[in-house]
Amino acid sequence: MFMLDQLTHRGLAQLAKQYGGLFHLQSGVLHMVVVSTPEMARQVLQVQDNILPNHPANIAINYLTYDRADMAFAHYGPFWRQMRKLCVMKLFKSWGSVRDEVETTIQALASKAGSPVNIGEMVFGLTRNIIYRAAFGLSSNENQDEFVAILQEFSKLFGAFNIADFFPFLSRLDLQGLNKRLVKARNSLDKFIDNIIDDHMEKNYKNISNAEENDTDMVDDLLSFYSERGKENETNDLQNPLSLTRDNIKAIIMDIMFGGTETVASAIEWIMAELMKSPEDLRRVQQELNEVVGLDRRVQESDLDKLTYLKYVVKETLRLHPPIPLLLHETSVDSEVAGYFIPVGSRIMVNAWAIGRDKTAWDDPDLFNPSRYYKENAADFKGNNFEFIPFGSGRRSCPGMQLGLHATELAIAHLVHCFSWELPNGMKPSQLDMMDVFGLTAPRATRLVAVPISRLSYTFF
Ligand code: HEM
Repeated sequence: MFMLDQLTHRGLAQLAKQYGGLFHLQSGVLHMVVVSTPEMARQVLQVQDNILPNHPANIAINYLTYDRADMAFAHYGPFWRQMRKLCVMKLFKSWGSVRDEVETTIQALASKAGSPVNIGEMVFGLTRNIIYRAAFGLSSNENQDEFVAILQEFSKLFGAFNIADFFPFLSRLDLQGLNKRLVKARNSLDKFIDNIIDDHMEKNYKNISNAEENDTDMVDDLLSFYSERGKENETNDLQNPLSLTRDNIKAIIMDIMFGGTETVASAIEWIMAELMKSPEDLRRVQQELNEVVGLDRRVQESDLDKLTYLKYVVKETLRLHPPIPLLLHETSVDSEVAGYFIPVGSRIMVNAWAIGRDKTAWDDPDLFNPSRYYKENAADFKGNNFEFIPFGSGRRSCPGMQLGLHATELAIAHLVHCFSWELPNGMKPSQLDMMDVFGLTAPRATRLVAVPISRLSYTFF
């Protein structure tokens, strides 16, 4: 019998194996297809891109994204296209906040050298700070706790099982009290971001004659597309999609907070865990850093392109631990996948986790082996090799890929250049727990704890 706990990347990979790579579930209220081989992913993401262009939403997502006023849940069409262009061109640039926040983390680690550090918590704090600062600017840092509480409640509500998603007529009864929580969460976000927007508008107004003012954050950038007309009419203006409403601004900020925080944190923590588990690979990365950077100065962004082995380590970790293990799409018309009729509105999941470990596509698929990318025409994750899709592929693939990779590579380069790392209490690399937990992302089941030991002749203070 089909069990709900099989709906994880591991459970679905097992089921797909039994059914030749494709698992198809059809019941009265649910029509779902899970594909788990590179060839099926190609069929779905490339060939059928035009019929699977949307991410499915539920009641919570509709409400918390102001009725899909964001990018990630906007239906494919002119509004989504404009939002995506805006995000890629204006917002997802290489933010200075990455450099500054990595530096703050390294300084904090240096003061703890010799003692065990919870890497998972540290890295999550790092990515949250990067994105918070990029979105709101430096001066808003003191309100971070309030915003994190809002994010956490949003996250719980996104993931909550709501019976009204399956039986809409029950929504008005609010049997689980979820409607009340949704309204409260959205009111908190409204209040929080409205204050920030008002502060920014006032600041920008005062600085209007200051030509040297170029220290903008994401809210500043978004405000340059904000229209008073949109404010009155609060709808997505398709005639002029670049006139944003406050709802659009709030919803985009939430996309970026959700899209960019846990994904990058999960990648960095997994990379550190794989390196702790494989001291020989850690040694090779450090050797490369010795050659490219040396021990008398710190890593700079311009060094990253020369750190080939470090990039292979990042790739290999994303293959084994894609931060988003299941890509969730929705058909916009009736269609067919591998001979199955799929009606409009069905869920199609692509199991990126299983595909990265596919035996027909990868030699020794469960082995962590960064050297596999040395060969010519090695698979890459830019979206054309369907055996390697941690960022997805096609028009709904990740628009934050460059930024996510930049933050990941810069953080790892500094962490392993500045410090040697040991496991606490004499733990052996083979004893490290490498299990994950399933959710929207698949982070480590147990947080990584390790001891940093300074290794530079350069002093931090
Ligand atoms: C290692 C880091 C990251 C990974 C592995 C990752 C992975 C992904 C994946 C797999 C998707 C969905 C693809 C699909 O459904 O087919 C996605 C979408 C998205 N990501 Fe990322 N991501 C990362 C970093 C980021 C960052 C840093 C941001 C923003 C600053 C971001 C923003 C988004 C957004 C807004 C979408 C939705 C795009 C749309 O629907 O058009 N991601 N990401």
